[in-house]
Amino acid sequence: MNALANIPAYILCGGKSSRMGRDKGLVTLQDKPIITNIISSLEKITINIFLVTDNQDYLSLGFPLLSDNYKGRGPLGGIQTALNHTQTEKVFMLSCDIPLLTVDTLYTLLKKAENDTKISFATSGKNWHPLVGIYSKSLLSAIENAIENDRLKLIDFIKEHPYQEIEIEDSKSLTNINSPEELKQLEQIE
Ligand SMILES: Nc1nc2c(ncn2[C@@H]2O[C@H](COP(=O)(O)OP(=O)(O)OP(=O)(O)O)[C@@H](O)[C@H]2O)c(=O)[nH]1
Repeated sequence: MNALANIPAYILCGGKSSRMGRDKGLVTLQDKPIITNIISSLEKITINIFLVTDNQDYLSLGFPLLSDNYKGRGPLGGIQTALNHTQTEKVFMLSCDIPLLTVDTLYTLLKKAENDTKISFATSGKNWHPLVGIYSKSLLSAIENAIENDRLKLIDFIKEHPYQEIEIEDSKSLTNINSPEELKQLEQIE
């Protein structure tokens, strides 16, 4: 069966949000938590959506929460939790701070992801968006090894494995929001 059929999606919602000062996925844009737009796009593709976080405030969104197996280890820790949980060969891996994500971007990833590549992710020119991507469960032990050896930089991890960049024409859909200033700018545009 195609590894991308019935693909589940995991949204990473943990971390410190130190630049935002409060939990990033739950800050609001046009009166809605920014994560809700990501979920709306994902729902057109899959019914299996999981939020990887210890923050119980996300329960109100109505999706299962997964607690990190390795605490405080950054995005790689969240990815480990997702890959350990899934029964499928591939998963969508997304950050919670990309409020303009469109279903077209998700379809482009699905259409172009190569079966034998372990990490396929969105790019816009030279900018990498590794947390708008499709990851293979077969990375699990390498991720655990990296975490246990304190090699926590996701970009460094990716460069050590077969990866595929997928150029997304609609770069706006990859906009990510890390601070109140960036949120304010977006409010003015939207
Ligand atoms: N589950 C999980 N998700 C994480 C963790 N650290 C970061 N994330 C998520 O990974 C994505 C990218 O996070 P970053 O922006 O690099 O880091 P951050 O800690 O959220 O924010 P800063 O403190 O401002 O750097 C976001 O969706 C975060 O919610 C973690 O330890 N566990």
